[in-house]
Parts: sequence; structure tokens; C-alpha cells
Amino acid sequence: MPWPTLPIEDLPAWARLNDVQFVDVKVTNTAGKGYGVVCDKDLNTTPDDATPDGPILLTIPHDLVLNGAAIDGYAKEDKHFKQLLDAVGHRSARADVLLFLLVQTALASRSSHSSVGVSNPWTEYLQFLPAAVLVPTLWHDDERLLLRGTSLEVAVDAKISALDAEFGLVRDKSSDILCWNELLWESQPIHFVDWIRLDALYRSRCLELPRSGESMVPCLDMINHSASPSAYYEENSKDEVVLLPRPGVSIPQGAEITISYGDTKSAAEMLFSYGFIDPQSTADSLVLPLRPFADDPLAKAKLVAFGQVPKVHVARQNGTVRWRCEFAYLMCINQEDGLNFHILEQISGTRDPCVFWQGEDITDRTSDLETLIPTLIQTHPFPDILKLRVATVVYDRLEEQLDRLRSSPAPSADSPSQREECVKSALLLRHIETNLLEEAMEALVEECLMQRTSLMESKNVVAYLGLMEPAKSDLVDEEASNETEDFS
Ligand SMILES: C[S@@+](CC[C@H](N)C(=O)[O-])C[C@H]1O[C@@H](n2cnc3c(N)ncnc32)[C@H](O)[C@@H]1O
Repeated sequence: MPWPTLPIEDLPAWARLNDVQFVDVKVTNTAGKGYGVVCDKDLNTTPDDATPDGPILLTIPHDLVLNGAAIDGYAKEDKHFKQLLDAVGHRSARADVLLFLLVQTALASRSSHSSVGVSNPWTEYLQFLPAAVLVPTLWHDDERLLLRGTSLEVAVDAKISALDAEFGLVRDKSSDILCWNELLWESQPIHFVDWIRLDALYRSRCLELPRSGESMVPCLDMINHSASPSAYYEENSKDEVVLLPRPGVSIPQGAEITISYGDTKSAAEMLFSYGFIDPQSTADSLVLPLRPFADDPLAKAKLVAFGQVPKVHVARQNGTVRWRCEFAYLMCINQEDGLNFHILEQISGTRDPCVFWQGEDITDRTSDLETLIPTLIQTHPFPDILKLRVATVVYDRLEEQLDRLRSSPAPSADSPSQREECVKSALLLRHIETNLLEEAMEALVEECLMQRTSLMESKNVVAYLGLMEPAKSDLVDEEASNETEDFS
């Protein structure tokens, strides 16, 4: 589908028509960041200035805010859109907004009048948005290879598969409705890449409003991110969205106004959602998916009982790298330890899977076995042994990831098939994640060696394991080889 565009110079006229007020600021091109908002004159605020009634740089009426509630409103005013929404939507606010944006884009790209779909301020506003969004779901195949070995490799593939399924559903359900089939799929059909672009626009431009929640806000979404932002947004007593300078800022004429997109997102999350990484404001963390042991006969039951996607979380806080992996506890206990699965038939006829450990029903606590198991067995050495097993599972997963990162070809700036920005972002992500993985593995080795030493000193443990002799020889081997990594 062709995406019609409008020059950014026409935005002030659109703003006037729709009651959006810019005060001493304007939207313009910025170096390397697409559009941005700059000051039209010097701006200085005192430490007391910034309140919702203080100097306002931008005001956007509430009825332009686009979110789940607004979509319900549009559906009330347009019976054809309601029919489409009832057939395809109501799965999530995000998917409903995407459907609305799809219709608006299709309306804007038609040269003749369409028999369905009502134009509104968004039909035109969408045409000001940038054609290229640098989020990895829109990177070319060659560029996505740059993410091999990073935590985004699997995440981006999974997102593209999910978008494909979502797009298939939209196409199938909407083409059953004659009038929508004509607008969306006949003369200028929508393609999968259009859906990926709408998702990218939504993800990179929606923000969390204090009262209205996750929303797209026209013009406010022209403001770029900085680790030292000069402005912030609010909703005032009239439910308008307002942009205010931070207290005590000095912004010279021509300088850019920035906001914060958040300081708790990892480098991978920033790249995934916004297409860039700001090392000054990213959290030092990463998340990796974890598979159950291939030879575990209880693997499927454990996944169902856990009820979430198993993950390893690694984060550096106050200079120390820590890890967390709730599923590894479930991976490391088995039938011989007392783990059992049962199906409980309810009076209503439903059959619910239940998890028992040593006779105790732990169905609702499968994601907190780290705390639960020591409370169930206080004197037994099992909790410590379990901790050691879990640490080994996590170590192996991090090692597998680091091996994949190191064995994938390093991004090179002079590859003609890869855009410079993608190469730069991939290099930065690889650097950040390599450092984190290396530090986490070092910390795990130390942790495990300490645990193993204290365990092996405990007579209880040795008796429990029944491994007195092999344990001794293991220790001897370790001293001889001095291989600190070999703690498994
Ligand atoms: C909400 S929009 C901001 C307006 C956008 N620059 C435009 O051209 O429409 C978010 C997008 O702006 C760009 N961006 C924002 N802050 C940035 C920064 N500090 N560095 C690089 N790109 C940035 C990214 O492309 C991001 O996906």
C-alpha cells in the first residue's frame, strides 16, 4: 500500500485546525533523530516554575488522544468501523489502535472517496509520521543477522511471527465483510510490511499518560528522548495533555526540547521499542529465554505449571551483577525429590493441573520455589543442593549465549547491505550484553565454588548425596586442574 506523506512544514496548519497549541516551540528536523521539537526563543525556568499551571509549551486537546477508550468512541460514531472492530478487535487496546491506524492509512492512500471509514484528524496526522522507523522488526534480513547472539535475536523473530499471526487474523476476518474487503484488500491491498510499520509506529510513539494510560498523542510524539530531559508531560484539570519545562532549566533558542522515555529499560528494550540505544539512560540488564532439559519427562507439565515463558534475568545494580531465574528451580526438582503432577477434576467439570512437592500443594507457588523450598524443609541440606543445581543451569544458559555471541560475525561498518544506524546499534548492544554475560558468569562461578565448598564440608550433605568418595576425588581433580569454571 502506498503511504501518503505530508511535509512537516504543514504541521502548524494542522495544529491550528485541531486546537493544538505550540507556544515558543516548533517541530523541525534534527541531526540523526528525525523530527524533534526545538525552542523558538530562550527559555529559562526557576525551580518553582514547573506545575501543570506553569509555562506550557504544548497543549493537545483530550479528544485527539488515541487509546483503547478513544477507539470505543470512534466505533460509536461509525457503524462500519464498529462492525470491523467487533469482527477483528477487542483483543487488546494496542491491537484496536493498530486496526484504527490501518483504516486511517487506507483512507489516506485512496484517491477516490471510500464507501466506508470516517476521516478524522488522525487520517491527516499519520501522513506527517516518518516513513522509516529503525526498530529491528523493520530491519532487512541482512541487518537482523547483526543481532545473532544478542537477547534480541529470538525476541525479534518471535515478534515477527506474532505480527504475522495477528495480520493473518485481521485479513481473514475483515475480508469477510464486503465493504471493508474493498477498502483494505482489493484495489491497493495492504501488505504484511504495512502492519509491521504500524506496530513500529505505535511502539515507538505511544507513551504512558498519568490518567489516560498508554496512548498516542499527536505532536507530543514528535519529542525525542534524552537522559537529561528538559521537559515532561502531564494531563491538566481539563484533561488536555500539556508539555512543561522542567524546573530550573535553561534552553537557548534553537536548542532541542527533550523528554525521558524511561530509565529502567534495558539496551535491548530501547532498541526493540525505539530503534536506538542511549547508554546513559539504559538499565544494565538483559533477559534470555530458557528451555527445559530436553530429556526431562516432566518438561511439558513443568511448563504448564509455571504458566509463564521461562526466562533468565541478569542485571547490574550498584556495580554488582545479579541473576534471577524462577523456572530453573522447577527444572531442577524431579519425581525422586518428591515432585508430582495431578489433574484435579472440579465440580464444574473442568480439569485443573495441580503440582505437589513432598505432599504439599504448590500449584500457586511454582514461580517462588526459591523461597518456598527452604520453608518446607528447614534442616535438610536439599535447599542448598538445589541452589547449586539452579546456579549451574543458569551458568550453562549464559555460557551458551556468550558462545553464540562470540561465534557470530562482528558487525562491520562497510557492509553495503546494512544501514549504518543498524550496525552502530547492533555493535553497542553486543558490547553491553557481552560485558554483562561475562560478569554474571564470573559471579556465578564464585557463588557456586563457595556453595560447593560449604556443602562438601557438611557431613549431612555428603550422607545425603551418598557420594563421599566421588566427592573427594572431584575436589582433588579441581585442585589439580585449577579450572574454576568447572563447577558443574
Ligand atoms: C516519539 S518519536 C520522536 C520523534 C521522531 N524523531 C520523529 O521523527 O517523528 C521516537 C523516535 O524518535 C527517535 N529518537 C528519539 N530520541 C532519540 C535519541 N535520543 N536518539 C536517537 N533517536 C531518537 C527514534 O527513532 C524513536 O523511535
